[in-house]
This record gives sequence, structure tokens and C-alpha cells, in this order.
Amino acid sequence: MSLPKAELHLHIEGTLEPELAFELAARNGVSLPYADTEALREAYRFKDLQSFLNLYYELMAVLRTEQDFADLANAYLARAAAQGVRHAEIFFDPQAHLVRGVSLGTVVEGLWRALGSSEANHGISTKLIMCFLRDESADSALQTLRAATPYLDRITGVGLDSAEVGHPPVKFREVYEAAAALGLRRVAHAGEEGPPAYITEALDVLGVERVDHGLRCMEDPALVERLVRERIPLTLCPLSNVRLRTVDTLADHPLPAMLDAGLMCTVNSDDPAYFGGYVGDNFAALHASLGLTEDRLRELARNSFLASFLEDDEERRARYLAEVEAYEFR
Ligand code: HPA
Ligand SMILES: [Zn+2]
Repeated sequence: MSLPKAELHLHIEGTLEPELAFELAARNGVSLPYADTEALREAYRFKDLQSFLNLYYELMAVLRTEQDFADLANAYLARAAAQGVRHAEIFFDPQAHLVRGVSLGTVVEGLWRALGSSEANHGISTKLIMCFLRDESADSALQTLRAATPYLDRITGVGLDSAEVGHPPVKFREVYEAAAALGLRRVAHAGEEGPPAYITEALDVLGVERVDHGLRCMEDPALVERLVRERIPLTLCPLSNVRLRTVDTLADHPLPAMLDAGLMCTVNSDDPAYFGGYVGDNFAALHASLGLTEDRLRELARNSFLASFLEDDEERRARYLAEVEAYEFR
């Protein structure tokens, strides 16, 4: 669906399509434990977040050089452009590369080769958000933030991802305080598999401005009321929730109830190579399976720009919002 939109919850490593994975494996002399792309796709049956993360980290082995990261990002941007994305705030997982001996410079410079020319090549403005792995130590997150010092001109904010349960936001208080002191924006995954209390903690302890997923807020009416009152954006990822079995089917997704409650929802693809669709596919699926009306879809698109970190360019935001209003569904 080509409705103009911003994508605010997108892990660049999660855009690694099987074809590109095999191409990069050949280029870098890395062997993958799958015979071909078909066999690899067979492994895309996840029972929960962890079963997905295992494959997500395994396949990263093919990402070695700046050009690999540039190719990965360019492939994403081309697909996103075809689905109406005008602006993308892109997550990356530095610790997952550092542990393999790939430097932060390689990752950031490589991604920047694509992001720096994204407006010219794809018509998409971009921002970069560096995520900490919550199943790694708080000290490792602090070291990662320190290592990012030379690249802070290219990094808009910090996020928190990977295995949620058992790794509450409070574990990362110190690194979020340090990030805030550096002027970085703050987001965190919370309430995907973890309890509503993690959402509250991400807000109160980490000072996040957006909550990634936030799905399980629906179990706590007082929290819903607060999120509505404070207009905290939630970056929902419906196809991801189905694939990771957070909801049974798309028809059971609470998104319509969340919109009815007045929550500021956005729709995103999370890890589109693994979850069966890019962001436009998520919009189309919501329309098909949940009967979301054109007004609702337009509201979601409007929210995506309102929730984006475009405070440095309000003129651009206004232009994108005008495009949303002018869009004609066909
Ligand atoms: O959906 C996700 N959840 C948590 N961590 C992640 N890292 C990549 N994708 C995800
Ligand atoms: Zn995510």
C-alpha cells in the first residue's frame, strides 16, 4: 500500500532477505548451514521471540564489510520506497557485530553509504537509532555508547531490543542517562513479550519518548489511560506479532481496540525479511484482515509522521503530512 508513511520500527539486520544472505555469504566466503534460499525460508517458523532471534543473529555472519551494510540498507530503502515510505528511523544492533569482530565504524560508515544518499536515490529521509541488546550486560551497553562517540553526528537516538523477559528497562538506567546527556533521543522495546510494568519502567526510568511494540499495555487500563493522556507513540508491528505468536492471528490483533482507546499507534514492519512483509504489506493486511477503514489507515500514516523525530525539520514533516491528507485510496 503506497499511502505515504514513516517507518519507525525497523531493524536493518531484519531486512536481510535470503537471496542477499546467500549472495553476501558467497562474497565473503561464509558458509551457511542451509542448502539454499528455500531451505532457509523453511527455518522461518518461529515459536516465540527467542526462536526468531537465534536465526536473526546466526544470519548476521554474512555481514562483514562496509559494502555489505550499504547493500543491505539500499535493498531495504528500495523496497520501502515502493511501499510509500517517505521517512525511516532505522535501528541497528552494534553489539551483534562487535562480538563478531566487525567494528562500529564498518557498520555506521557502511549504513551511511546508503542513508547519506537515500533522499536522492530513494526519496526517503532517514535517521539512525543505535540499539542496545538487553540480554547483554549494562556495562556492555555503556561501552557501546562510548565506542559510538565518533559517530554521534549520524546517530539520532538509542533503543533497546533483543530478549525482553527477565531484562527489565531499569537494568539500563545508567546508559540511558548518559545517552540523554549526549542529546540522544530515547526509545525502547517494551511490552512485546514482557509485562506492562516494563512499559511504565521504560517511561519513568529510561525516559523514552516512544515505546516500541507496547502491545501488552492493553492488560493495564491505568497505563492505557496514561499513554493516551501523554500521547506516547507506540510503534506496533502486526505481522511480527503474528509470526512471533504474540497474537494468534491478525484478526485477533488488538490494534483496532487500541485506536478506539485513543492510543497513538503507528504501524511498522520490525524485521520484514523474516515476518512476511514490509510496512505497506502490514497496512494492507490490516485492511484485509481487520477491516481497518481508509480513515483509520490515514490516521496511522499521520501518526507515523507526528511520532517521528523530525523536530529538526518541521517543514519537511508538514510536507509529509500534507501528502497523507492528499492521498487517494484506489
Ligand atoms: O522484534 C524484536 N524484538 C526484540 N528484539 C528484536 N531484535 C530484532 N527484532 C526484534
Ligand atoms: Zn523490534
